[in-house]
Amino acid sequence: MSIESRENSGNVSPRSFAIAHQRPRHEFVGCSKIAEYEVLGKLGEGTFGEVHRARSRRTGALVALKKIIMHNEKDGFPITALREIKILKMLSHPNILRLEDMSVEHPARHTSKSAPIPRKKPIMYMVTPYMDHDLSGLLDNPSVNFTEPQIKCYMIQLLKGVQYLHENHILHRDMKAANLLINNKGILQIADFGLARHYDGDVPQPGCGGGSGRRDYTSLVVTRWYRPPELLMHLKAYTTAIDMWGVGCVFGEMLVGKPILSGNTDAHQLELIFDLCGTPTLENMPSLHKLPAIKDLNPQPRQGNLAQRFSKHGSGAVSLLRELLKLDWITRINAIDALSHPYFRNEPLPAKPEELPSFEESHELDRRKFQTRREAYPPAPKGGTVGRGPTDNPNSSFGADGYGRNGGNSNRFPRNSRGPAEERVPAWQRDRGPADRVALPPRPHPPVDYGNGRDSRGDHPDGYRDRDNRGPRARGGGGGRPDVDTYIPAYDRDAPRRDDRHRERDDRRHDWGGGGGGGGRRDYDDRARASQTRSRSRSPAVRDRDRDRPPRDMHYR
Ligand SMILES: Nc1ncnc2c1ncn2[C@@H]1O[C@H](COP(=O)(O)OP(=O)(O)OP(=O)(O)O)[C@@H](O)[C@H]1O
Repeated sequence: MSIESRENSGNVSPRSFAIAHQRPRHEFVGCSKIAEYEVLGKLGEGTFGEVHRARSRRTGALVALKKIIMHNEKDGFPITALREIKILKMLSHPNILRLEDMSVEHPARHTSKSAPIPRKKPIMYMVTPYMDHDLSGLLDNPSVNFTEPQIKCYMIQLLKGVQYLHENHILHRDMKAANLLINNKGILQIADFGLARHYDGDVPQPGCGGGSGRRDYTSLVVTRWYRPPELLMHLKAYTTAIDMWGVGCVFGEMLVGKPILSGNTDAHQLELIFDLCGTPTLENMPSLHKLPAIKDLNPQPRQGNLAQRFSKHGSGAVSLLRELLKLDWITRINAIDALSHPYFRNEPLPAKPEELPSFEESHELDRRKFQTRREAYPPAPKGGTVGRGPTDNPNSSFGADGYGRNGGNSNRFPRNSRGPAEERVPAWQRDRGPADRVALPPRPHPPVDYGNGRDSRGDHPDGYRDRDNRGPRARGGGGGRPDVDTYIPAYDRDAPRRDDRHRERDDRRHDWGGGGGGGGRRDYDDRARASQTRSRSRSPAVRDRDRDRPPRDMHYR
C-alpha cells in the first residue's frame, strides 16, 4: 500500500505510521540516547540550557552535555540551538569546540487516575568534549596567575580559531572569556555558537584589516563588555572585525586578570571605550559618518589611555592591543595579521600547550566555590610576597613568609611574569570593579531578523523590526531580501502574539538616556537581567538573591 493510501485509509494512528516509516537505526549517526551517558554534575547555566559534565558509558570519555531548554514549547526547537548545531557540525579545527553527538532524553511517562498528564517532549542535549575550564572561571580561580608565555599561547590558539572561522565565513558574534574553554592539556577552544552566523562579506586578507561590510545584519549581538564601538553605535553592515574587538577585550582581560571594559549601560560602555581608545575623529574612525548613532553622541574629547594603562605589560602587548582595539573597524587588525604580530616573536616566547600547568577545574559555577574559600582563609600578614619578590601593593594580604595563600602554586606552576601590584594578586583579591558588583551582563537575546522582505530602512530607527507590519513574504521563513539578515525563519503573521516576543523586542532597545533612559526606557541588558531567572555569569550574590525570587514569567523557568 502506498503511504498516501494508507494515510487516507484512516486506520493507522500517527504513531503506528511513524513507527512503520522509521529510518533504520544505523542512519542516526550522531544521535544517541541519554542513557549512554552517566551524568556527573552541573557545570554551567547559559541562556539556552544547562551544561552538565558526564561520562560516555561506551567510550569512558568525559563529555559536556548542553541541555537545550525550550523556553516556550510552542516555539518548537529553539532557533539559536539549531543555528549552533548547524554551524558546529560544519566546523572542524583544533581550536573550535567539536560537536560529537546529539543525545535525546525521553522523559518517563506519568499516569494519573484523576487527570491526564500531558506527554512531555523529548529533551535534546549537545554533546561536546569536556573542557576543564572556561577562561572567565579560570581567571577567577585564586590559584591561577597567568604567565606571559601562557597568555601568548592562549592568544595564538584563539587567533587561529578565529582565523579559521572567518576564512569559513562564520561570524561568532559572542566572543568573550566565558566562551573560551581550556583543558588541562593547555588547549583553548572557542565555544558557544548560539549567536554565530554565516558571513556574506569578503574573508579577511593579509594587511587589509576586516574590510567593509557588504550587507546588513542585526547590531544586537555580542555581550556588552565585549561589544565593539561600531555595534554600540548601531552599524549594521559590520564585518569580521567585531570578533577581533572581542579578542582584544579578552587579551586585555588575560593581562590584567579582570574584564577591561565593564560598562553598566551601552552609553557607559562607549564612554569606557573612549577613555581607553580616544574619542572618534575622522582620523581614527574615517567612516564614522556611517554610524547611525554618532549624531546622538557628544563625548568630551580625549586621547585615550591605553598605552599608560597597559604599559607594564610591555610595548609588544600594548601595540597588539592597540591594533585589536582600533576604533576604525575597517582597518582593525585581522586574525591573520595578529598572528604574525611581533608580540609573538619577542621574548618571552609563547609557551607550548603541553608546557602549561594544569589547574583545578574552574567553570563559572565554581565562582561560588572560590568565594567560599576566600572567606575561609585566615587573614594573611601584610607586606609579604607572592613567591617572586616583594609586592608594592599595600593592600596585599600575602604572607611575609614568601608563600602567601597561594604560595604552593607559585612553586608548582610557572611564575607570573606580569607586572607587580594589582595584577599579581589572585583574581578574588583584586578589585574587579563593576564585575563584582554587577556581574557579567547577559548577552543579547538571539537576533531576530524576521526576514520580512522590507527594506532595512523600513525598520524602526532603533533597529527593531515591526513584526505586525510584516509583508506576505514573512510567511514560511527566510524569504526576505538578500541584503537583510533573514537567518531566523519568520513566524506566521496570524500567529498569536506572546509576551516573550514583545519583551524580546523591547529588551533589545539601546539606551541612550545615559543610564536609565529617563525612567521609562531601561537598558535592554538590564531588562534582560531582571527578566531572566538565570545566567551562568551572575555573581554568587546575585544568583543567591535570584534563586529566592519567584520567576517573573513562566517562559523563563
Ligand atoms: N564542553 C564543555 N566543557 C566544560 N564546560 C563547558 C563546556 N561547554 C560549556 N561549558 C560550561 O558551560 C557554560 C555555558 O556554556 P555555553 O556558553 O555553551 O552556554 P550558553 O547557554 O550559550 O551560555 P550563554 O548564554 O551565557 O552564552 C560555559 O561558560 C562553561 O563554563
